[in-house]
Amino acid sequence: MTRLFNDPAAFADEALEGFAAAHRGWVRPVTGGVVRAAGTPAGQVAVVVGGGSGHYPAFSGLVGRGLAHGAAVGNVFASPSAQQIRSVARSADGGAGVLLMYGNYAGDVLHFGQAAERLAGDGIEARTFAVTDDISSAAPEESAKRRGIAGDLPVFKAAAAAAEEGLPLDEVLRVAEHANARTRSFGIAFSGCTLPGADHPLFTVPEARMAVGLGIHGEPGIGEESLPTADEAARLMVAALLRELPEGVDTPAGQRAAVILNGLGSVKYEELFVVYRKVAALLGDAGVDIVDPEVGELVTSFDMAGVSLTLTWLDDRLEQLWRAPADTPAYRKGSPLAQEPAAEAARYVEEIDDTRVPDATEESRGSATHVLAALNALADTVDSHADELGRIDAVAGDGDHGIGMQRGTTAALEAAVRAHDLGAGAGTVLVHAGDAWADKAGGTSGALWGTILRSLGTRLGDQDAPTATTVARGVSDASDAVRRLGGAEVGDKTMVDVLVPFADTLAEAAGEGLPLTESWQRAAVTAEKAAAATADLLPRKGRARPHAEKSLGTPDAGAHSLALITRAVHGVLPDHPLDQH
Ligand SMILES: Nc1ncnc2c1ncn2[C@@H]1O[C@H](COP(=O)(O)OP(=O)(O)O)[C@@H](O)[C@H]1O
Ligand SMILES: O=C(COP(=O)(O)O)[C@@H](O)CO
Repeated sequence: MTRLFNDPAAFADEALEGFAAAHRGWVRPVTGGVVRAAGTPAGQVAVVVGGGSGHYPAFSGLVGRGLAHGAAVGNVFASPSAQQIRSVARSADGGAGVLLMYGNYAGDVLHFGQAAERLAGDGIEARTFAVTDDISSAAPEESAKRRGIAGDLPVFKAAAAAAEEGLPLDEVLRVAEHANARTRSFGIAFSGCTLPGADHPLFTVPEARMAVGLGIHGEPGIGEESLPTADEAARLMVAALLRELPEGVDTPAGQRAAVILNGLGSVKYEELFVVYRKVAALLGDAGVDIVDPEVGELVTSFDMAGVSLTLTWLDDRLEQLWRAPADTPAYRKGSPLAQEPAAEAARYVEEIDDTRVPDATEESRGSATHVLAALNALADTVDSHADELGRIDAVAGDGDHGIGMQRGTTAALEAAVRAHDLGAGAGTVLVHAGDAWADKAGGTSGALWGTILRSLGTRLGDQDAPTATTVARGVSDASDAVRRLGGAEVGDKTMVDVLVPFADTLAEAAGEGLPLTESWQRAAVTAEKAAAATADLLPRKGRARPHAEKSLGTPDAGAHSLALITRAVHGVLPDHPLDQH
């Protein structure tokens, strides 16, 4: 249970503010996260890590010498937005490029990827790297699909130590790849976390049972067993990791390994030590030489009761990087590093410029009023279904779909009202709304909905009043853009299963000459049926994929919210002037 909070929606920002105030010697707040107080030494590659809040000390607590140069911090369990990441990276850049590092989650992959592209546009070389250490989240032959959990730390640290040595960007990236290829984790849990403001945990484990193979967002495990003793828990985790040795490690005997026994939130340190006692003995029996073990909370999930074990199989180079000193708020190692004087670098502030809008015709400004009504209806329906969306998402995802959509629609509506007040046309109102959604919500749905509104707005433009045909084309553009960005196709159990038939039906009806309201009505019915039909699908993309069978019988959260939105928007579409062809 998270007991101490103010407005749940402000939790992540307030936590970051307090963290920065408590660690002024190490970090400096910038828009989107924190960077080292002393800045990045000139000519050094900057390692910028990041992810959602709720995982402290990941990610802000890992900023400091020998580790990250900056951290982009998203909302609770949602990736930071591309805009936040770009801002942190620009502040951290020391002139030698930036390596963006994160766990392998759909939202992180989308936003860090977009940030890298924008940084290239700013003239800053950037590379991305997603950590994939959790062996329970995909089979070995699909290891690139695995998510990142406590293995974040050794992989971030290896790359950052290489950057500290002055290596160039592509070599730092190669170190990250090498460390990741030799890092494996496995976790168990006894109860789920409760997000700030929620009145029930994301998941529960029956009394005297244990979930096996879970992640760091309360995703359900891949199996369930009787509650183990501490020694049995150690045996289970060690056995799982020794069964899957990385390439180049034929047998554990004679190997060296960095070992992390990670507490996920409410397992006490003494309990961890009891488990570690057996972990160390078992690894010793297997002939593994343990190097600088860590026992404690390194990547958490609020108050989740669980532990994970991580092994990084060391060679000489990785051992040198693992042993290198570090000095961050949450992770210190080796002899104290001389304090660097804090640089008074300019605090880089990157905000969307929403104070100016392009010229628009009277007609388009009139249509912008209808766009506002549609965004209002969208926000209302998301608000009234937020709990339901969270519940659906919790079945096989991380339970934050309702919260994320609320954050996005609220920001979108505010931006739309501002643009409208400045005299924007329909297209610009949608583009501003989309950018604000992506920036403020982060997460997978933030990136995708930002793209949807931006695509639609770009097609509508600010000159002519939208017609059924232009709206249908805009929705088709949005559907293509979402597929391009997220890489999902129909049948993968995502919002694409609704967006594609919705766009196709709308185009078909508009092509038959039906007015917009009728075309939309036909497409909304298709969307509702398509959303319901996702209940029978097995997920192949996104967070739900590792728990495929658990989601059978439940529709996809993003598909369901899209269908709700198409229905709500239909209710406010005008008969005129949008009905003209
Ligand atoms: N690759 C993808 N392409 C399109 N939609 C996706 C993709 N991955 C996930 N989704 C959609 O995103 C929804 C989850 O959104 P959100 O709650 O923001 O996710 P997360 O918490 O994983 O960032 C899913 O229900 C699904 O509809
Ligand atoms: O969950 C996180 C980010 O992934 P999403 O796909 O946006 O949910 C975050 O907590 C870990 O980075």
